[in-house]
Amino acid sequence: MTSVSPREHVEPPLTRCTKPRVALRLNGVWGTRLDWLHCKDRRSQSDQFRVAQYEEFSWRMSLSGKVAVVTGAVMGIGKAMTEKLLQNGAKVALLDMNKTEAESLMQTLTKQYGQERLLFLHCDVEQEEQVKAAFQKTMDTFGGIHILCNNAGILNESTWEKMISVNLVGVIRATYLVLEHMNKLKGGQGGVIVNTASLAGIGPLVSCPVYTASKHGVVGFTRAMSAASALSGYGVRVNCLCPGFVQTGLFSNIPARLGPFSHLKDGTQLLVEKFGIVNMSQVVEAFFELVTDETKDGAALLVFQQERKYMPAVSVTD
Ligand SMILES: NC(=O)C1=CN([C@@H]2O[C@H](COP(=O)(O)OP(=O)(O)OC[C@H]3O[C@@H](n4cnc5c(N)ncnc54)[C@H](O)[C@@H]3O)[C@@H](O)[C@H]2O)C=CC1
Ligand SMILES: CCCCCC(=O)CC\C=C/C=C/C=C/[C@@H](O)[C@@H](O)CCCC(=O)O
Repeated sequence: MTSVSPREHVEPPLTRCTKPRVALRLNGVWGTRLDWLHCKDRRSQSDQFRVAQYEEFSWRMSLSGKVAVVTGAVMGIGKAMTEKLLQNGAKVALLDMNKTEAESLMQTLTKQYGQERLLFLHCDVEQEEQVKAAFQKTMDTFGGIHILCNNAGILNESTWEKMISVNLVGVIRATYLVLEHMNKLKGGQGGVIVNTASLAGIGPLVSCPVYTASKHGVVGFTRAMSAASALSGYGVRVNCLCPGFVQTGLFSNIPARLGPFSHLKDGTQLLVEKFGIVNMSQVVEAFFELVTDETKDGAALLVFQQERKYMPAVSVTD
């Protein structure tokens, strides 16, 4: 049977019939959920082939049976990551500090995916005991952790120590704590960690020097942690996602976030106009590639408005 490459998307024929033999809920890989009746006795041979092809492709790519943890899960990029993971069959623990937004989102997601695949845990990534408890609760509830999305982050150059604490120290903390459960040398099943960095983790965002430092730290930590995991035999891949400007709460009221560099707001606006705004769907597709492509380890995936590309690792001996 011809295998379907991940980038081809085979739509099955929407076969309707009077005697449904099996009702299948197939989660499309690209986030479109297809409920359709699978009726073997009415399909043509070519339809049967295409459906079988789609079935194989879907189940092969599905995250069913996988458990994901997303930090900063209830808004913006984290919310989009959560929805993508759920659309592809994963169970998801949503960690966030915003209980109000979480309540509303959990109501919506529960209606769509059922409560058995969802868990919200109030958690501040700055607090070791809260992160530790959240991971343990996830283990107790779902029986494992296979995917960690270190996504929680803030932008405010006035509170730069806090920004480092959330954006960088929080990523390191959650990584080390999840390895207690994910690391094959500790009885874990292995898995993948995706850290949300930024284009500012690759090039300087002049009006945000400490935000830039925090994101450069995430990229460096990702690459080093990936190598350490591979050399140690942890069975855990570590990648980072580096989006450009994305329309979220963090990307609002920028001048107020620049602190001592608010006089540079015009230059930042020029950069926004130069780079444009990245659609959330592009961010999420890039994220999903880092989660599912097992050849990606130590990768930094840059997401621009029109393309995405991997940043080659720089060696000091090049
Ligand atoms: N919006 C953008 O242009 C870009 C954002 N990023 C990064 O993407 C990540 C997500 O940001 P957005 O979705 O844009 O922001 P957002 O403000 O829409 O969402 C951030 C989420 O993280 C949560 N959060 C904040 N501090 C937390 C903490 N200490 N513990 C737990 N949760 C916490 C917030 O409650 C919120 O739900 C951040 O790491 C950010 O630096 C990267 C590139 C571009
Ligand atoms: C100020 C809002 C920040 C929103 C949060 C982000 O992480 C957005 C980051 C998006 C883009 C960052 C771009 C950084 C660009 C620098 O590398 C710059 O030095 C590149 C120069 C571009 C050019 O002029 O050719």
